[in-house]
Amino acid sequence: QDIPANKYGLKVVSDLALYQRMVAKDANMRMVNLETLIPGIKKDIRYATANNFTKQQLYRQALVFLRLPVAKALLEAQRELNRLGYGFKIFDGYRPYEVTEKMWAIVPDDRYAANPANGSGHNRGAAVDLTLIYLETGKEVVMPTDFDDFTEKAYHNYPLKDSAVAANRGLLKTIMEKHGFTALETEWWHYFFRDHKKYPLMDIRFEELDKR
Ligand SMILES: C[C@@H](N)C(=O)N[C@H](C)C(=O)O
Ligand SMILES: [Zn+2]
Repeated sequence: QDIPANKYGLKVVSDLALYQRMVAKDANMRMVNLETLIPGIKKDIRYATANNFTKQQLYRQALVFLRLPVAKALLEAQRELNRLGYGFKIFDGYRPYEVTEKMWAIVPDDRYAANPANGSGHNRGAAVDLTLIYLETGKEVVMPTDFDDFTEKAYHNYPLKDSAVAANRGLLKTIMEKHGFTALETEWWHYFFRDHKKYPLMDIRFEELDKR
């Protein structure tokens, strides 16, 4: 498929018809609304509110889309977590490219936000931001920092005095790695799915993807 290049020379799919043709050719390209695969999955989509580091509402809908194989891997990981008494809470999945541009304008530091000249794993529907909750109470486990805390305390190698918090961070990493995800060293909440670069960057809004 011929994907047009943007001002950085990056191929970004911004046309719904093109995306649909790609899905028709390869079902693994489909962006799945996570709730259809994991009904009741807990979410805290701060980018659909002004309560995020940009202080702007970036999404009109509090939805999570991921490519089909990524969503399926997350379902398997969630099943395993459930057996241990935990579940996931999702902060973000697929993120339209235009949102990455807005984030970069505020935090131009690629330890914490993707440079639009490269694009983000989120723009590919192949990265997810998430934490753990206790199944019984629905409450989040204590992690080293809040989501999108752009300090060294959010690094995986940050030495933690509290062994329970270290165990929580470690459990999330162990489960995610077992199911095909790789951690971002500077953000405990961010995971890439395997071969994420094989999924093209996209700039299509949730409203378009969610049309039946
Ligand atoms: C902004 C933060 N939640 C995040 O996802 N950062 C990575 C580096 C990204 O933008 O891809
Ligand atoms: Zn992320």
